[in-house]
Amino acid sequence: MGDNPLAAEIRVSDLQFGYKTPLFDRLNAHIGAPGVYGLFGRNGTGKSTLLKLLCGLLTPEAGAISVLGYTPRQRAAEFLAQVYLLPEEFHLPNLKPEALMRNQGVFYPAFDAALFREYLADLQVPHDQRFSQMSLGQKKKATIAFALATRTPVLLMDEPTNGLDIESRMQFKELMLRPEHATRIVLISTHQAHDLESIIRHIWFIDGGALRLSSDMQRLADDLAMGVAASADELPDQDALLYTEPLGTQIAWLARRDALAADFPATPLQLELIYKALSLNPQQMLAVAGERD
Ligand SMILES: Nc1ncnc2c1ncn2[C@@H]1O[C@H](COP(=O)(O)OP(=O)(O)OP(=O)(O)O)[C@@H](O)[C@H]1O
Repeated sequence: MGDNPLAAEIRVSDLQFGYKTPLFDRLNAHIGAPGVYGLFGRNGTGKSTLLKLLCGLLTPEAGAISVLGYTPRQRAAEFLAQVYLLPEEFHLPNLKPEALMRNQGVFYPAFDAALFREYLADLQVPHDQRFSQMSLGQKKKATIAFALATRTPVLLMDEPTNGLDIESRMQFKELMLRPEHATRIVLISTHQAHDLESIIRHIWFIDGGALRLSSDMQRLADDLAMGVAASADELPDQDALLYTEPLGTQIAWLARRDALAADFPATPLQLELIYKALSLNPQQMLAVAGERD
């Protein structure tokens, strides 16, 4: 057993890891409460690698990882029963969903068969077809339904909405908001920021081998303002602007809130704009919204 098993916590301390070349250089990260956390970063920054390290599929070169009080790489049976990784690329045995549940659901003590069936129905996955007869999107949705039905306290999802159509993406969001997931730590890697907008509580942004931003959405809302200007004349002052992009004939903008007038109205957060700004103007964005403590 870990020192403090089932503490709803993930802690990464001074993590070093690389394949042939270094990837993470003293990466530190912490999650101390249940909720949906978005893991963002450009291609190749190590999001999938971090998820694999968190569930013990890879071994840190140095530093420490603690998940629910366990050291993932030890792969203790009771740890593996509490953590589920939905990988980006997956292989399914040629079974029907019910058989998958009978074969693999047993590894997860809190697996809920009724919920699995419900999620499959919500996502319109044909329950009486073998996976070899399903489309890629249908298979992906079956794996999402399975991952959600495990009810593990920690759920790691790598690009779960990739390959899903618009309706399925909306259904995914609805499923994530269901109360049975409220007690889980759900860490989702994605480039589809818009898919997470309404469900996410906190964002992580990794770049250059470290976690550059770890912020709850409220703090981002305090630090940043965003909107759409009809023309360049209507944009906030240049020294407040952190990012702009054309939006038809208009201009979407993101600015530092402290450089705007004190009575500037609160603006809804647009995660996609924040992610673009972080990716394309990381230096200035992180100076405003990056780590402070
Ligand atoms: N098995 C492996 N062997 C060698 N290098 C690898 C391996 N897996 C990943 N890498 C490299 O490690 C880096 C991080 O890969 P990773 O898949 O974690 O990135 P990512 O942030 O998930 O990327 P993406 O957004 O493209 O999915 C990349 O440069 C990749 O080429």
